Amino acid sequence: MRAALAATLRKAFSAAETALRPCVASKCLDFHLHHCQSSDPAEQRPGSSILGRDLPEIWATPSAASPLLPPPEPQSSCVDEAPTPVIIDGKSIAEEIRLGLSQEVLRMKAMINKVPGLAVVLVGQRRDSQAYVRNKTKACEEVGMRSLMAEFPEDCGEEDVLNVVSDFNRDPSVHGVLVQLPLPKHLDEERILGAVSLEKDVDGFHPLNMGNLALSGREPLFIPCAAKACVELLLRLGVDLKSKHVAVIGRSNVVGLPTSLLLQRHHATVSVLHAFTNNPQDVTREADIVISAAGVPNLVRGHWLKRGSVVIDVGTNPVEVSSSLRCCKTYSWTDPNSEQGYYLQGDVCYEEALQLASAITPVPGGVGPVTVAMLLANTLDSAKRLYSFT
Ligand SMILES: Nc1nc(=O)c2c([nH]1)NC[C@@H]1CN(c3ccc(C(=O)N[C@@H](CCC(=O)O)C(=O)O)cc3)C=[N+]21
Repeated sequence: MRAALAATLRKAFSAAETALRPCVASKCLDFHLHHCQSSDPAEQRPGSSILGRDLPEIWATPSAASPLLPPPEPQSSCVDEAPTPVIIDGKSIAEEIRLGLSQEVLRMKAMINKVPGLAVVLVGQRRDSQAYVRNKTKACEEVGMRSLMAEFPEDCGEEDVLNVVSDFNRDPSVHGVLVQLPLPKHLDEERILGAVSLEKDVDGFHPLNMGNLALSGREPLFIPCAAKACVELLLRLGVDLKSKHVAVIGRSNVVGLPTSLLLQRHHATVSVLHAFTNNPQDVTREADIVISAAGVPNLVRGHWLKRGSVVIDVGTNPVEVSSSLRCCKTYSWTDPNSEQGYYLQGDVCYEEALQLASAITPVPGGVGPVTVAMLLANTLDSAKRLYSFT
C-alpha cells in the first residue's frame, strides 16, 4: 500500500502543472505536523504545520524599471493529448493517517493508560448523516479510540440536546464532542454548537476556535476537519500553496469559510465564490486550484477549469437513485449507498474535469475519508492536550 502511495505521489510530482517542490510523503506519525521541507532556510523554522508558517506581510514594490504591464502570456498552440490526471486516493491516505493515529493511541494507552474518546450527537433520520456518523464511529474503533453516541428523534426538544452536550462536556473519558449537522430546523444550531466545550470542540466550529483561525498570530485549539483534509491533501500532493490562486466555491461554516482561512494561513491567494457571485466560472478558470464545497451536484463543469489545475471536490451530495441528475457521472451499482436508495455525487462533473485537471479527488473516496481521519486526529490532539502527553 505504501509503495502504491509513493507511486501515486511520484506521478503527482511529474503531472501537476503547478510549481512543485520536492517533498517526501510525510511519515505516519508526523503526518499533520511537518510537510515539505523548503530549500529556503527562512522557511525551515520549527512550527511549520497544517496551520502554515508565519511570514511577514511585506508587499513587493514594483521597481521603476519594471514595465507597467506584464509581458503577454505566450500563447500555447499545442493541442497535444492531456496527461492523465492523478486521482487522489483519499481512502488510502486516510488509511495511512489512521495507522499513525492507532500507533499513537497505543503509545498513550501503554504510557498513561488513557484512551481518547469521541462523542457524537445525531438528531433525526437523515440517511446521509447516519452514514457519516457510522463512518466516524467505525473509524474511531479502528484506531482504538472510544466512541459514544447520543441519538435523538427528529422532533426532540432543544433542552434534550443541550443536556447531552453538557453531559459529554463533563465526562472525563470524552475528549471530543461533535454535533452532526445539519440539525432539524426547529433547533437553534448556534446555541447548541456554542454549548460544546471549547476544549472538546473537535469540529472547530466554536466561534472562538473559528475566530482564532481567522486571526493571524493566533492558534485555534482545533481546525475544522474538512478544511484540514483539503490542505493535507494538497500538501501531500506536493503543491506549494504560497502564491497559488485558489478558488473556493462555497462559504459555509463547515467547509468553505474555514478552508479559505486555512489556505490564507498558507499564503495562498484565495477567491471565495458563493451563490451571489456573478460568472463564477470566470474566476475558477483562472485558478490553479479549485476547491468546491457548494453542495450542488455537477456545478463545476469542464469549462470552469484551467488546464492543469488541481480539483478538490468536497461536495458529497446524496442523489436519489431514481433522479435524472446522473448527466455526467457513470452511476456505479457497486456503490454501497445505492442499496440505501441514494448515491453520492460530488460538486464537480468528474468526467469533464478528468479531461483538464492535473489532479482530482473522486467522490466517494476523496476528501470524505480524510475528513473523518482529521476528526480522529483532532480527538487524539485533544486527549494529548488534556493529559499533557507529548
Ligand atoms: N458537525 C459536523 N461535522 C462534520 O464534519 C460534518 C457534519 N457535521 N455534517 C455533514 C458534513 C459532511 N461530512 C462528511 C464526512 C465524511 C464523509 C465520508 O466519509 N464520505 C465517504 C463516503 C460516505 C458514505 O459511505 O456514505 C466518501 O466520500 O468516500 C462525507 C461527508 C462531515 N460533515
